[in-house]
Amino acid sequence: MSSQPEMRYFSTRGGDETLSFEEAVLTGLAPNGGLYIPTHIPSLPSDWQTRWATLSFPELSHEILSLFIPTDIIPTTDLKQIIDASYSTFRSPLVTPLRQTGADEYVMELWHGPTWAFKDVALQFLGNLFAYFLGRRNAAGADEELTVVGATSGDTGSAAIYGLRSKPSISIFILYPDGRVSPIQLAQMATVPDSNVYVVAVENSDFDACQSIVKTLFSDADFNAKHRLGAINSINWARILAQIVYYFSAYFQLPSEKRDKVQFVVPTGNFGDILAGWFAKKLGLPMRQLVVATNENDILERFFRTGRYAREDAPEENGQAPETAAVNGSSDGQQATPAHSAVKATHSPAMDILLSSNFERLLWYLAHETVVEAGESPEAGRSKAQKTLNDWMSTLKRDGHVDLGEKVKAAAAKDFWAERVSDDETLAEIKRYYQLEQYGPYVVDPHTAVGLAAQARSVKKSADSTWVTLSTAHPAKFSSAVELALESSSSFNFDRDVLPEELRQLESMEKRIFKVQGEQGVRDLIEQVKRGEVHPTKEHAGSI
Ligand SMILES: Cc1ncc(COP(=O)(O)O)c(C=O)c1O
Ligand SMILES: N[C@@H](CCOP(=O)(O)O)C(=O)O
Repeated sequence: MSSQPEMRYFSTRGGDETLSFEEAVLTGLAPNGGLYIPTHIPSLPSDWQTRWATLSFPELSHEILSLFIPTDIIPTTDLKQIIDASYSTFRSPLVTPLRQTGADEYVMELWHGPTWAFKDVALQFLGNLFAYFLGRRNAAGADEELTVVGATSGDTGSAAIYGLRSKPSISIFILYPDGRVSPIQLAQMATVPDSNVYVVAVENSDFDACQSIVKTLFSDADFNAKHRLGAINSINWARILAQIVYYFSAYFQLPSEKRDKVQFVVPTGNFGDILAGWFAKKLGLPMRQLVVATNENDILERFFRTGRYAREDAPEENGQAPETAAVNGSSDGQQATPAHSAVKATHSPAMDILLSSNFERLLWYLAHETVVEAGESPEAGRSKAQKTLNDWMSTLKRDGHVDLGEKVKAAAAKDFWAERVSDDETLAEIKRYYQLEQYGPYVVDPHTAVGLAAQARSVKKSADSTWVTLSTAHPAKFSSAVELALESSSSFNFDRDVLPEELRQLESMEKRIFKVQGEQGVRDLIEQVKRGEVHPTKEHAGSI
């Protein structure tokens, strides 16, 4: 392999400082509110298409991850061990197998890990990575503890808990919007008995509010330093990195004549999964475009169509920006604890997100591309892009919307297009896949159905492509939408046809949650736990 420049990471929002992979992973979110991105996109080895074609998923993962993780940060044997341990928990030997659903149509099943959702692919790895870094530091005489604080709309929470449960020197607080996750998602989180796990219901909130609380705590230098916060959401670069691997895996699983014309369709919320696909493309994985599939929370679809990034689609009145229903502001243009939520509750609740964290990473690259095209060198362009991004984020925070302009929209359109899928279409798609003749019946979850409905529309726009839609969760996690879609199919029985025994058992197990109000409630809980006044036992937590 040709020698590459040293890989470091810097914040999308400015500052000359660069961090090592270890520092970027342990810091999670940059102190200035930005997200870490690599100093350069590495080159693939010239023989990757032949040499990687027969590798197992862990072997492929090692090849790709080591492009971003120097061996002085994690030696080769250690990285291999971390990766092997992370994927030994998966039920499929392929880890992320493809299933054919049409002549040129495939679904990549990403839910063969411990919590039956795609988040396991990255969070099994991130849990082992945190444990490795902390173990190494503490063995060398440090006395470090990590307080992981994350937000979930249902799937990240359980995958993070399963990735971090019982890991030494780590406690984990998962915030979810009370009443807005499915019963099985809640049971997966709240039945984990380990003493380092705290499941926190934030009352009167939505995912954006929970995510905003997390970011506000990270940006509070005193609180962050006192508790050494760690991030498990896709703001953490390691999440994106681990997800790049399955795009390569899908490529190699396809028949060779279909590989180079692949289009990936990605059910999208926080923009992490599809951003991983975009990094795969930038690395050099042949693909056409990436299709952003959103539910009725369609801020991204509106951006790709109009170039305007606007939290709400409401017309402005009297020159006023649309109401963002704010109570507490935060550093990133998001708002905490909405009095009434702009985020719609849909049949694909894990994607009920308006302000997608990872979109900021893409925006930095788009800003960078436009300044470089205007004549700046890539190096000088870096700080210009950071400044532009800061301006955009400030405008978004102030006005609730920002116009990114035709150039940025055109730059984005080279790699993406977007489709918005309604709730009715989502249910119809679940039904259609159940009724597939040659390749069915196939029961899909509502998030996958959003992707498949977007794929069905996209097929008409791009002839002769190979379609791979990412299946992001197992249907058992979303019984109400699946049962609603298939209630008229007399042959269908959810318990018999869909529900795995392991998830069925959760119903009868003891569950523990902590209910809190807003950011202050989260702060108080963490402080009380750290002072030893509260334990994750049923006496302190509410039972449900
Ligand atoms: C089942 C499911 N599908 C899709 C998504 C959207 O993925 P991303 O947030 O990476 O865009 C999520 C949550 O993030 C999810 O849990
Ligand atoms: N859909 C997610 C929301 C959090 O996204 P993340 O990928 O940034 O962790 C969930 O299920 O929690």
